[in-house]
Amino acid sequence: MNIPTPHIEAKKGDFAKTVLMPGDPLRARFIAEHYLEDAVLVNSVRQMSGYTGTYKGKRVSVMASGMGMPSMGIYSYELFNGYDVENIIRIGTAGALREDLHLRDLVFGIGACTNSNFAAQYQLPGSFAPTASFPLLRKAVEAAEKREGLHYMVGNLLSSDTFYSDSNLDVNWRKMGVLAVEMEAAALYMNAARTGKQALAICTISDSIVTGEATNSAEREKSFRDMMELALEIAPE
Ligand SMILES: O=P(O)(O)O[C@H]1O[C@H](CO)[C@@H](O)[C@H]1O
Ligand SMILES: O=c1cc[nH]c(=O)[nH]1
Repeated sequence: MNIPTPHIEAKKGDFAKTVLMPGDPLRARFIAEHYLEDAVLVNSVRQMSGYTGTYKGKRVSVMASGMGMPSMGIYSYELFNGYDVENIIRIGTAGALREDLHLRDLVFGIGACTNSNFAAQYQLPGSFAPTASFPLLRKAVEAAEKREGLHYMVGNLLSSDTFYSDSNLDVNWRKMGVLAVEMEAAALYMNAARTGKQALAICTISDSIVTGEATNSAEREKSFRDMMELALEIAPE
């Protein structure tokens, strides 16, 4: 695909092989400002901030995906197909669907169920199971094991088209063992599958659909930082 793309103004080579993708452009800026050395702004189209710098000597990029599968679908497609990006690690927030998942716990999405129609474009004679990159997932679990006091689970995410739902059907997914609900992982995993690239979604539990608890802003910053640091540590160069 030709670059610049309709949504990314960066030049060839501006992105590192690995891009960390939070939904929130301000979380992308926070990572660039707090963790990256010599961070350069490589995209600001639609204020979907993208930066490239180094973390402990390793070249890495961070760029926001926006919210929802259509937005993640656009950005991950353009990064994989236009900018030679090999790995995208989503670093997001998610709502717990189980009582044994607590605020600030991390979830590594080994798979991502979805209620979206994103997969219809592939015209498959059945349903597709979007899954994480095993090498990235294994690195994430190994890194999580080394972090003292970090609680995490590995399992299915639900990538939902709705944050506010009229029917509240998202909770039915917990009958199938789905751990938490967010809004982008399935699109990312499908774009990675289609291009033969690597993707992983790491989410911090920011609230619970079961208990109604939610983190406050100070707690969120600390727990977000665990997720950010873990993703930066495992990012392949
Ligand atoms: O915190 P981020 O990465 O944006 O992820 C979650 O938060 C947003 C909803 O508040 C959705 O994008 C959802 O997936
Ligand atoms: O998509 C999301 C993200 C956080 N919490 C939710 O309930 N849904």
